Amino acid sequence: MSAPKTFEPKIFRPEDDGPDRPRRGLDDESLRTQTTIYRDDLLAGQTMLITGAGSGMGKAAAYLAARLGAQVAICGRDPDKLDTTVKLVREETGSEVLAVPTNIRDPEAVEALIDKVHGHFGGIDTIVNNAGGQFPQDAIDFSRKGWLAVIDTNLNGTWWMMQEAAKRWREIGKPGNIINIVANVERGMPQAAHTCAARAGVIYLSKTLATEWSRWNIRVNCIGPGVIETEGFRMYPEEALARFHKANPMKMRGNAWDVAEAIAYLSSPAARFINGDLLIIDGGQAQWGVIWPAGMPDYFSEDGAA
Ligand SMILES: CCCCCCC/C=C/C(=O)SCCNC(=O)CCNC(=O)[C@H](O)C(C)(C)COP(=O)(O)OP(=O)(O)OC[C@H]1O[C@@H](n2cnc3c(N)ncnc32)[C@H](O)[C@@H]1OP(=O)(O)O
Ligand SMILES: NC(=O)C1=CN([C@@H]2O[C@H](COP(=O)(O)OP(=O)(O)OC[C@H]3O[C@@H](n4cnc5c(N)ncnc54)[C@H](OP(=O)(O)O)[C@@H]3O)[C@@H](O)[C@H]2O)C=CC1
Repeated sequence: MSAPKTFEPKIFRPEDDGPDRPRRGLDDESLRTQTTIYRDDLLAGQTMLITGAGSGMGKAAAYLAARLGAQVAICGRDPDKLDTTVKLVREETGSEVLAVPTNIRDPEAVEALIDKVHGHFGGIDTIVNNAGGQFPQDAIDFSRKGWLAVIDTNLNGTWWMMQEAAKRWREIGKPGNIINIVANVERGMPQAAHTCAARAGVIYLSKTLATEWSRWNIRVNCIGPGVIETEGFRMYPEEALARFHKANPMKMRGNAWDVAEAIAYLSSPAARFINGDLLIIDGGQAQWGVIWPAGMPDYFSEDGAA
């Protein structure tokens, strides 16, 4: 038997960590060196299905879950991106991730995904609905197609995943755990009204299902990230990226590992009594600061037009 792999403590690469330098998140090299407080077998015996796991937070969550002993299945639309996660996990842990290219907007594809993961691993314990996204734009200029794309991905896609998983858990009489990655929308977010509408829908859907589905021992919780450096930042102009960290009182950006560790916690036995909740990971942005994903219009600057 080979010796267990050890991970050197390294959270940020200091040369990359200037607050004014827009980044694109943890690359594979950085992910490999992340440390965790959790014990190696925290998630042993669990099967987790993580959507949108070919990049960003989903990839970090898949990698951490595998490191903690879970059997992991992932989906996303782009098979090449999924392959990067499969390869990373294989190289670092020796485990095989099941990658199933799937568009979560397609309910039949989602049904097939749930079937496939159940068939492959014999069940699913935790579903992480992380796939999603939006584009930055003033709401008044949204095209109909753009509005529909964001609602269909973030609200409908997440719902198809939740419903298919829960139907299966009810049918086989097994408990389930759902973690929905949403966004920090408590005070709304200018230039992201479509995603605010969708994420608020997911949050209140989750709170409702947490009650309805508790009779089948299914828990439903959400995580609301603030500004988290990921590949998803490609959607935003440099002007907006340069201000993102100023939208919270800690004046920093989080990283995908911050969210991956919260996902691991909510997947663990330590979270067995947490249901219907929303865990915000945003450095205090919910209390202070405003994000302008498309760049702040002059009107809203302190010395802007009155
Ligand atoms: C939380 C809110 C903002 C906070 C910002 C701070 C932190 C960052 C948060 C993040 O969420 S980062 C992660 C972001 N990751 C992504 O957003 C990646 C995934 N995103 C997408 O895949 C798309 O944005 C999508 C719209 C959700 C998916 O749509 P689809 O695959 O159908 O894409 P398209 O065919 O490209 O577009 C459909 C339709 O949408 C309109 N549209 C798309 N992009 C733009 C844009 N940049 N500006 C204006 N309109 C856009 C457009 O009508 C498209 O139709 P066509 O015109 O192409 O026919
Ligand atoms: N980064 C941040 O600051 C914040 C992010 N969020 C949300 O967190 C989640 C993760 O984002 P992040 O890691 O930053 O960004 P990424 O863009 O890296 O990840 C989003 C993932 O979702 C997948 N995806 C998108 N649409 C679909 C679809 N229709 N079906 C299946 N998979 C899909 C993408 O893969 P593919 O293109 O291959 O399908 C991609 O891997 C997203 O929901 C995001 O909106 C919320 C708040 C802040």
